[in-house]
Amino acid sequence: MRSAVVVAGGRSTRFGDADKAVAELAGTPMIRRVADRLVSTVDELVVNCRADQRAAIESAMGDYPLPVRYALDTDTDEGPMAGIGTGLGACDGEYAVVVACDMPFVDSGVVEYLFERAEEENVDAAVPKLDDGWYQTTQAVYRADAMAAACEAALERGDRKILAPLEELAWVVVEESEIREHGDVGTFENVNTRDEFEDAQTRF
Ligand SMILES: Nc1nc2c(ncn2[C@@H]2O[C@H](COP(=O)(O)OP(=O)(O)OP(=O)(O)O)[C@@H](O)[C@H]2O)c(=O)[nH]1
Repeated sequence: MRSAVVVAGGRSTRFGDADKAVAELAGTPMIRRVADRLVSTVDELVVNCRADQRAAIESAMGDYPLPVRYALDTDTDEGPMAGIGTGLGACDGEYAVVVACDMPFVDSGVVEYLFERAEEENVDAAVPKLDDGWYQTTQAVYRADAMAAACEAALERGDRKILAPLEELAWVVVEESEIREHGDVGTFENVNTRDEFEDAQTRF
């Protein structure tokens, strides 16, 4: 069994007054667009968000075809890594893909490849690294229980860095060239501002 975690507990400060997770992107809430692209590769979906976001997100998820569960932040505003850990802690699958709620172009071919790398190499994570040097930890596959525990341990020692939990795990780096062989590198595009949102909207 495979799980997906959509991380949505951020404050969307660059976006303005609204929560970008549920903003209607070409007629469909952005989080729903992300979730829809994961249906073919996973068996269940976990949404990580704050309690005050839940009703709007539940309504955005509407008639989603897979089981959806909510992993609510107990401590809010602890950053993306805390959200990843909370979401992964609620997964039933051994492996889970984590995707940020603002990545509406997520490519199922890339997600499938990340699962295969993690499963076949029996590692705790498969994390893409682009040619610009950035690790894409908010679109990566993790062994759910190991990464959840590592996130908790990192937070306990006061380290909120996104790569901190990986220090104690066995993981593989997936290079941009390998990503390109399995899908579109635009999979990592994320929408932060209104301008980026308007621009993304024209591409659906
Ligand atoms: N649970 C949780 N998720 C977070 C937190 N901060 C960011 N995220 C999520 O991590 C992902 C990447 O974060 P950003 O793109 O910076 O989103 P954001 O923090 O809402 O936006 P800005 O306020 O504009 O930085 C998004 O899916 C966010 O929802 C947090 O404190 N807690």
